[in-house]
Amino acid sequence: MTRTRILLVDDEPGIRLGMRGYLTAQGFDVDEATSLAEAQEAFRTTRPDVAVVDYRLTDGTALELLPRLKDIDASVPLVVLTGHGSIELAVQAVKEGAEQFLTKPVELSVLKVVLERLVAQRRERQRQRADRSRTARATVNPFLGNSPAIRALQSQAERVVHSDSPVLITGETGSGKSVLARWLHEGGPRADAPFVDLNCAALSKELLDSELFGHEKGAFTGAVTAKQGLLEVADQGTLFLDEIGDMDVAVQPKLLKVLEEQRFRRLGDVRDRRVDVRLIAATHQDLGAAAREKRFRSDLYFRISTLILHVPALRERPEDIPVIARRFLADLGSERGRGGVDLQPDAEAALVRYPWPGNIRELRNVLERAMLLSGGGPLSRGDLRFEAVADAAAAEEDLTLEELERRHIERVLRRENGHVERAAARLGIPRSSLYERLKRLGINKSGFQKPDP
Ligand SMILES: Nc1ncnc2c1ncn2[C@@H]1O[C@H](COP(=O)(O)OP(=O)(O)OP(=O)(O)O)[C@@H](O)[C@H]1O
Repeated sequence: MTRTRILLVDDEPGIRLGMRGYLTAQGFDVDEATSLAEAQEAFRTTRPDVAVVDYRLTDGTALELLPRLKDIDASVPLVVLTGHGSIELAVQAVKEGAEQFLTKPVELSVLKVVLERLVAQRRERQRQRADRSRTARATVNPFLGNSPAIRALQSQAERVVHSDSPVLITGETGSGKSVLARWLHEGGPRADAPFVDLNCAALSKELLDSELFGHEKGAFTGAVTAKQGLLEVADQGTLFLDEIGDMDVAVQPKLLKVLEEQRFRRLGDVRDRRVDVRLIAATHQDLGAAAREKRFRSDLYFRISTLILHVPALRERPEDIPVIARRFLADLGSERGRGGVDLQPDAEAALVRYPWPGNIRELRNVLERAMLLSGGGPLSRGDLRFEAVADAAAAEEDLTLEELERRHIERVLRRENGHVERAAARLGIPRSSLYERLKRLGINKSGFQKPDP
């Protein structure tokens, strides 16, 4: 993790020198500015964790500077210093966005405590924002089972968990790539910082750009305020980019720059900002082939693929299925305030035989449904309702191409909660072409949107 960075804005060299010497000795990184103009420039480029601003500067006062700094990044706490301590000034400074007001001469040990408290509060706020943005559940053990394949994954993962290099997680859909990404974060040195996850397939180029890098006020129509990107939210923590194979090629060089230089630029900004994140990327595609065929930038591929962890498909480790199934049944039982439900031998055999194209996600869904529909005793083969799955597949063989297309689009829309952009990404077609098909087939997307809870 990088050290805490402080920006000191004061026009008196002696004061800067004293504060700088003390804070540096205390383990802070310190940048300095002497005027309003220099302060804005330094604030943008150095991305401080806190800015300490003297009230009176050669070209203006802190009251003029504070709103400008808040416009650049509202999440950075600001401390105002003044030799003319008065309640009115304090109230005004707080109105303009200062978190704290200190009177000169500043007791350096007090300044240190104030800075540490503000930094801790800011990190906590960022963590809360990151928690809201993530979709994964609480940390789960990604290595359930005893197969050689899962044991090998565990020992590889344990070797890279403390490293800071990017990791690429490969594996089929639903196999547990996100669960592994979160485990790597929670077990690594960045566990106290945010874990931010973003699905690249779910967003158009423009949205991905502004979600990831943030934007300045007025960067595009509708950008009425400046916005921090998820990259900034993940600062000092982990950024998990799911479905990285679907990242637009125009966005890829910007990500490469982040990895190589730890710098990026918000949309509409003219200067770079620093950022320190560990990247974990995941894909179900053959990214090496995509790079060879120029569908994915090979320089980015080489940068993110030094450490590859492959999550095995469930059907490649059938001996783990009973262990995972029993764990799910125990968890599902306790979630519902009931005891765990066991499996009858015929159910266990059926679970082991089934090929699980949707992997652990599908296994969990089948067991959840079986538990809801069963009377509460050990689950039988019938409770798993594999016939329903097999019947649906057989019935599809008799469908026309158009009917099959309709059913598939409806399935994907249902899965994506009626979200056309995400559904189009999953179907591998442009959004406009999905809209055309919805119109032609008479499908109403709003029928697939779940109401807000
Ligand atoms: N080891 C595990 N223990 C408990 N639940 C798991 C485990 N692995 C996966 N799951 C569950 O299975 C589902 C799919 O997992 P996850 O989202 O990690 O898969 P994925 O490979 O990232 O899928 P996708 O490719 O669709 O993004 C989730 O609901 C997750 O909680």
